[in-house]
Amino acid sequence: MPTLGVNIDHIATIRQARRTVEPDPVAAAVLAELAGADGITAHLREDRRHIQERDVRLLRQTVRTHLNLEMAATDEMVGIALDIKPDYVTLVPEKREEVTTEGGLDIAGQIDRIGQVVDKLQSAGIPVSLFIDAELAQIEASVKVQAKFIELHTGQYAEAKDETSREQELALLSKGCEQAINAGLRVNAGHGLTYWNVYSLANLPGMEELNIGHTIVSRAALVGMERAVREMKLAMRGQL
Ligand SMILES: CC(=O)[C@@H](O)[C@H](O)COP(=O)(O)O
Ligand SMILES: NCC(=O)COP(=O)(O)O
Repeated sequence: MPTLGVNIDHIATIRQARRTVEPDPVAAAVLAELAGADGITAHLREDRRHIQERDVRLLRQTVRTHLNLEMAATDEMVGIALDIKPDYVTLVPEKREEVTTEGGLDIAGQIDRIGQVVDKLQSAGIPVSLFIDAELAQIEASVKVQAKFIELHTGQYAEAKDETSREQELALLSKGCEQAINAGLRVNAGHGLTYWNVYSLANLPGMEELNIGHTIVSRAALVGMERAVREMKLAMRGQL
């Protein structure tokens, strides 16, 4: 059974709606860990639409499980990661105009750049995960740049319009997971997972961690963070 990384971006989305101080994503991370989160994920975006640098610095001091910093492969973000030293970094694509992440990072098309960033971070003792689509070319490129992990982008699985499409996307993720593990990579997954679609992902052999945020924060807005996290752990085991 994979571990659960709780992404607290959208606690900060609520705060930034008024540019105020509440709700605090740092407090949300404490509650998530008390409820059984195995890790905390935060996406420090270039446009700072939700998580702020202050949040990441405080999370570094308060997270007791492990801190996964999601970030673009920019010099600015590399500098911040080297200073704060999260437990691991996940490199993700970013477009200012996107509502949310729209796909995996293209490693194959920018091997040299991503390789430099991976080397700089891993030389400083920060393991790197690459957020990619379940495509062999991207998996092979992730091996080439010597990343420790990949995180399979589950958006197309999550957004599938019918059961047939969902099964097809799950089969692609399953094959990608197997290919990655056979290539020596550790495998996480995330994006768009919910209480209703998480079970199949959680049962892919070799899946190490699921990073889940929006659905947990959505439920937490109604029933509280601790119950939302506990229920996600149950949903991953098919017990909800
Ligand atoms: C990479 C990914 O799928 C998410 O973790 C990412 O954080 C999405 O960005 P928003 O949280 O800004 O939607
Ligand atoms: N990398 C995926 C993540 O951290 C959370 O994505 P979502 O559950 O908010 O879509």
